[in-house]
Amino acid sequence: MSSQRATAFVPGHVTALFSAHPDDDPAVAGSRGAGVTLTDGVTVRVSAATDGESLTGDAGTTDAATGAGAGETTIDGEPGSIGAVDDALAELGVAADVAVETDLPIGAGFGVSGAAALGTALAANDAFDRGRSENELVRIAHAAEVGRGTGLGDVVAQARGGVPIRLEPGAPGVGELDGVPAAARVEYVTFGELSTERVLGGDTETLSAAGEDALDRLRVDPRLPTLMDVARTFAREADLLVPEVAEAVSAVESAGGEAAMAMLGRTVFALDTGLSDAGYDPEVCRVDAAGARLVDD
Ligand SMILES: Nc1ncnc2c1ncn2[C@@H]1O[C@H](COP(=O)(O)OP(=O)(O)OP(=O)(O)O)[C@@H](O)[C@H]1O
Ligand SMILES: CC(C)(CO)[C@@H](O)C(=O)[O-]
Repeated sequence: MSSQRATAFVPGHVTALFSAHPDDDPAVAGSRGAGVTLTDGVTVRVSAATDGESLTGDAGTTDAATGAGAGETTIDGEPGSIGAVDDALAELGVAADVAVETDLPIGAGFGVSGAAALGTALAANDAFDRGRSENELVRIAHAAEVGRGTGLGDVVAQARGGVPIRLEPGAPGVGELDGVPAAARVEYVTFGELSTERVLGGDTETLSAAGEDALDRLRVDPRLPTLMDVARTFAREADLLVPEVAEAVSAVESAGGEAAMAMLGRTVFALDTGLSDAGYDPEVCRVDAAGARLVDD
């Protein structure tokens, strides 16, 4: 018996360094790299599509050819659309309304689209009793996100929580994860968006070489200060650093703190009180310990 509504929480994820590994098979495509998952994240409420037209039977499912994925998506209460969310619903053969709520900015390096897709997969599976395992749902969300070109490694990182290291790219069963064992306060300031689709759609050779070097250095010393240090080098060598982020990173370093750029956004994140100490007025959260999960409504 399905409840036809469910809610999931998925942490935000800032990528500190990465290399891109495209592949025709979206489960094989992904990124290697490392980042930090955040207690600030995305809450996704999935419920039966209000138009009701495309619902069939108790499970509220449809034939994918006759309207799976129908329903409305809202983002913070406003009608909107996230391609990876639509694709995750279609893959599950579910017609549903999806309410995405987040305090994080979209397109600024927090992996909101991946979180929305993963939250949708977890909640839709529960609401409509689709009977998929966690790995299967992560695979569906990863493929949706990669297929839309809005991310490569956020979904697998968000499923894990903590400070994920993506040793090998790809969905569960293909990729391989490790992590930096750490808990920390995290501060961040956003100056604006950077188009993930544009960066990933361009030449990623230099960026990926820098990402591989940075990952090698982190694996030798998997500690948070090293993560921040190699992230700063990566942003410079990958030619992704934007002036306002560079200025903030320098200001935090001058004040004795640790900061780096969040990929891919005009966003700086810092450990502990790094940005406050440098005179900024940041958002404050922590490293998320649990990863993506279903929550009570
Ligand atoms: N207000 C909005 N601003 C930006 N994108 C939006 C907005 N509303 C919906 N979208 C959709 O959300 C997705 C944003 O994906 P994108 O990868 O750019 O951002 P992100 O996942 O938040 O960040 P990042 O990949 O940089 O970590 C796209 O599919 C876009 O079409
Ligand atoms: C490509 C990316 C930096 C976009 O946010 C992220 O998905 C990642 O680290 O793979």
